[in-house]
Amino acid sequence: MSAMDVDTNEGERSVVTAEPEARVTVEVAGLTKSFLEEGRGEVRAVDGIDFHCRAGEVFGLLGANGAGKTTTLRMLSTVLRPSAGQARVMGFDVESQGEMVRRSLGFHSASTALYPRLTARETLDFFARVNRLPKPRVKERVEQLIERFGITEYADARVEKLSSGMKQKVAIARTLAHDPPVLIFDEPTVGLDVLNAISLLEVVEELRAEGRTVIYSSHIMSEAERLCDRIAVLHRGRILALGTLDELREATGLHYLQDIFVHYVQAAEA
Ligand SMILES: Nc1ncnc2c1ncn2[C@@H]1O[C@H](COP(=O)(O)OP(=O)(O)OP(=O)(O)O)[C@@H](O)[C@H]1O
Repeated sequence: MSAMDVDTNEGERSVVTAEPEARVTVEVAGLTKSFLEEGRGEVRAVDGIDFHCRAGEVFGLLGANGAGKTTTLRMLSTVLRPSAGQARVMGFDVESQGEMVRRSLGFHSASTALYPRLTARETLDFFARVNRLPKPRVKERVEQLIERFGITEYADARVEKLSSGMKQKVAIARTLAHDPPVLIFDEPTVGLDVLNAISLLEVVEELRAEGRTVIYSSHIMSEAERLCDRIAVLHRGRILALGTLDELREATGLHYLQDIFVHYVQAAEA
């Protein structure tokens, strides 16, 4: 069974998250990226990582600055070509089937740019088309997102005129414009005030409940604790640990994710 809403005994709605047999949507094997940096020589930003994600799962990539999160996500979204290893999104190979990978995923980060002179409605229309949502579905999809994100009132105002909270909603809606089954959120709450950050986390929870896969990168422990079904601890381009929070607790004998994170990083440095 994949993620879905179910009726509980009390007749309330509750969310079932990914179960082990849910469809695998993202597969990463031996993925590596090296950069040549002046003065530092070859830097392995990502150093042979393996993981997979399932439908209806929020998969956390937890790491400090420079751990390799963004580089990993850029390879998954076909912005960067891997130096070695493979990655597949919805079965499509990031190197040889880039177009299909891009159709299958949406990428959001705190710095996701919007075109200031387009209106919110034009923005959604543009990104739905660029990411090849079938033409007959575009108009309906745009209106659906405008309603879902409560942007009706300012849907025809230029993005440059909007408040930062409104812009954030448009930016998230833009990421969903082509209705992708896989979403990447790369440190999305950086620079957001607490209310906007909370509403972003709620959107991620909704996306999971719809059965989508969300890969969520962060260095903020409380976010990962709240959101992620499984967490990969990334450090110097390597995955040091991977599991549910309960599994990581059991493996380390520690309760808080912050302590668990420090435990693994210190062991790797020792
Ligand atoms: N284009 C590039 N050229 C050279 N080195 C790079 C490039 N992009 C990233 N790096 C290096 O790769 C390493 C990993 O960077 P990356 O941005 O993936 O980390 P991150 O976990 O996303 O951290 P941050 O939160 O700081 O963005 C760092 O040492 C960084 O300096």
